[in-house]
Amino acid sequence: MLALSMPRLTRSRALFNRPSIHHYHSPFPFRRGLASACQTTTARKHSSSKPYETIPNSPIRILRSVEAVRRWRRPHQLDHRIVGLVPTMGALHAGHLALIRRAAREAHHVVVSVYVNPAQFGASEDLASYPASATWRADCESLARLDRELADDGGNLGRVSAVFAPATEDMYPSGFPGQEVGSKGSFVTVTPVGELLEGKSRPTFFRGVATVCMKLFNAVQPERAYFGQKDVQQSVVIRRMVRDFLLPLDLVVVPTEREPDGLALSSRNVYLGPRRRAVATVINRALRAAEEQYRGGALDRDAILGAARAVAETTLAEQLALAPERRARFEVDYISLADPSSMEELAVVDPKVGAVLSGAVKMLPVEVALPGEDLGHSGGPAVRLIDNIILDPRN
Ligand SMILES: Nc1ncnc2c1ncn2[C@@H]1O[C@H](COP(=O)(O)OP(=O)(O)OP(=O)(O)O)[C@@H](O)[C@H]1O
Ligand SMILES: CC(C)(CO)[C@@H](O)C(=O)[O-]
Ligand code: BAL
Repeated sequence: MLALSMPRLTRSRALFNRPSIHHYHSPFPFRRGLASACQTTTARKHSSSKPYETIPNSPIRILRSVEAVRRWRRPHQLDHRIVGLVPTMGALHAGHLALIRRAAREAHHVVVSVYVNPAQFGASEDLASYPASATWRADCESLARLDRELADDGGNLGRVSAVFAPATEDMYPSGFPGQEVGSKGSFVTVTPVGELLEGKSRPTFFRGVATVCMKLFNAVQPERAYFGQKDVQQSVVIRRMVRDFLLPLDLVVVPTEREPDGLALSSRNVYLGPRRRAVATVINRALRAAEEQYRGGALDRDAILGAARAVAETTLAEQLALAPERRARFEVDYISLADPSSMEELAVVDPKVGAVLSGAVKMLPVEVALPGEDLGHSGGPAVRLIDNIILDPRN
């Protein structure tokens, strides 16, 4: 496919003039009630004059099956159009939109996949409460708004052409294999990188991510796929998978979008509530303190990570000194200084190569809630937050 992916870089608005009907059903089977409340023109679904389902007020196609995405894809392959895929699990925020904006600059057609992949959630993780189960309508509205913005910007090659929202029966045609470490089924595993750091704490996570990305790549057949720097280890795992399985696509990693106080945008931030949200900056502050050491000339692990640990310890001590109805506690899972292509821990940074500083903290549930306090989505369960900073090579 790479040989075919060198087309003329032409812009064509005409490509987006498609007949359409609009539907708003949730892609999530367990949200059928909400989904039907959101439908606008379901009755016309089988109208022969308007055979396409689109996001309302937009030309964006909604493709709900592998067969539908393949049918949509075929003519673009023949036309040598570049297709860029942005895989997401919905609950779209400005981080996702940054990926889509980047894809629109480099691809004639951007496909955004919205699929909450059960295989990457551990059996005791938050699959049931994952925010995207309630955001399909808002996600469609964000995509339609962004698409209008992209259309007005002459610097783009393409726009959002389709949202791919498959069902689990379609993505796992032999049956969903389960979320257990010992589950049997067809999986893609990428080791050792997938066993380190996030993989140590979430033993089925990268198996689930690599497996679903392989499926998404096979279904959509993009020339380019866009991932966020926020999930740095995920991008390293997928890059390794693309290389080792000879997949004909380019991976693009897009910088992390942050709140003004440094917190990386993340769908799971909605679980925090204001009290824990204020303390959640600890991970970014800790990593920035470590980065400062490197920028000041340090190469040694203890010197660099010591600064990050000091920030985490001070912040925790400050919180523990407060009354239970005021404080927010957290546990540091890891703070890592690793090689950028293997994610193996480093004792000393090679300044010609640089390194990845990364960390994960678990924000614990509040111990004592104040009357009427907003504890966050789903009552404020424990929330795992990750972040990272790239230490660029220096001469
Ligand atoms: N703040 C961000 N900046 C840039 N890209 C991001 C950001 N947050 C997520 N992404 C990227 O968006 C893609 C889809 O991520 P996903 O749907 O899991 O959202 P998320 O915010 O990372 O969710 P979660 O809170 O579950 O980790 C991934 O490639 C991810 O790295
Ligand atoms: C890449 C991904 C969409 C696969 O489900 C997910 O891990 C994510 O959203 O980062
Ligand atoms: N952004 C990665 C998806 C996950 O944590 O499940």
